[in-house]
Amino acid sequence: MSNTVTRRELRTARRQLHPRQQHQHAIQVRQHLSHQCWFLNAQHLAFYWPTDGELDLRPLLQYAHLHGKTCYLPVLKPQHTRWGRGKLWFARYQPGDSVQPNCFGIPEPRSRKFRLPWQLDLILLPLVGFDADAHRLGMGGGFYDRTLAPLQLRHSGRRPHLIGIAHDCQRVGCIVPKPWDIPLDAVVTECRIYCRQSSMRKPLVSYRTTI
Ligand SMILES: Nc1nc2c(c(=O)[nH]1)N(C=O)[C@@H](CNc1ccc(C(=O)N[C@@H](CCC(=O)O)C(=O)O)cc1)CN2
Ligand SMILES: Nc1ncnc2c1ncn2[C@@H]1O[C@H](COP(=O)(O)OP(=O)(O)OP(=O)(O)O)[C@@H](O)[C@H]1O
Repeated sequence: MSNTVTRRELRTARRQLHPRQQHQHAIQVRQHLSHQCWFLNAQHLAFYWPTDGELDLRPLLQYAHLHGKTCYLPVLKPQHTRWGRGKLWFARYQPGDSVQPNCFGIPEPRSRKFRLPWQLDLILLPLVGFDADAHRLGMGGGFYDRTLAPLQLRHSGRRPHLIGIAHDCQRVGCIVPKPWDIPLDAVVTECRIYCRQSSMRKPLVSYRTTI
C-alpha cells in the first residue's frame, strides 16, 4: 500500500476515536510517561498541539508545567530565516498562553522564546503511523526530519530523547524507513512503549496496561 493511502486510512482511524477514548488515552499516556526516567530527568520538553485526532498531550503538558518543567511547542519558521526552510523551532508555552493558528491551522504559541532541538532534553513527536520497531510515518511534510537532521551529526554532547506519541490503532505491520528518517528511541501509546530494537540507548521499560 502506498504511504499516501496508509496516511489517509490512519488519519481517518484516529479521527474516528470517540472523545471519551481520546481522553482516556491522553490520561493513560500521561500516567505512563510521567514515570519514565527520561521524563523525570528532563527540564526542557517539546510537546505538540493535537490536531486531526492526534493523541492529546495537554494533560501531560499541564502536569509537566506543574512540576516545574519548561514546555515548548513546534513553530513553523518563516522561509527567509537561515534556520527556517521547512524546519521547526520550539517556542516556550505554558497552559493559558495565547496561541495563533499556523498555515495548517495548528495553534502555535506567540512567545518569541525559542529553543533548537539540541537545547531540549525530550522531544515528543506527533505521528500518523508507526511500527513495533518505532519507525515513524508523519504527515508527509518532512518537518521533523529536516529539523532533527543536525542531531545525526552530533556524536557527543547534548541530544534530546526522541519519543513518538500515538494511539495504538496507528500501528502498522512494517514501515520501511527512508534514508532521511531520524530514528526515534521509542513510540508510546495508551497500551505500551515500543522501543527501537537497534537503539544504543539504555533500554526503556516496556509495559502493558489493562484498558
Ligand atoms: N500537531 C502537530 N503539529 C505539527 C505537526 C504535526 O504532525 N502535528 N507537524 C509535523 O510535521 C508540523 C506541521 N506539519 C504538517 C504537515 C502537513 C499538514 C497537513 O495537514 N497537510 C494537509 C494539506 C494541507 C495543505 O496543503 O494546506 C494534508 O495532508 O491533508 C499539517 C501539518 C509541525 N506541527
Ligand atoms: N533532512 C532533510 N533535508 C531535506 N529534505 C528532507 C529532509 N528530510 C526529509 N526531507 C523531505 O521531506 C519530504 C517528506 O518526508 P517524509 O515523507 O518522511 O515526511 P514525514 O516524516 O512523514 O513528515 P513530518 O515530519 O512533517 O510529519 C521528503 O520528500 C523529503 O525529501
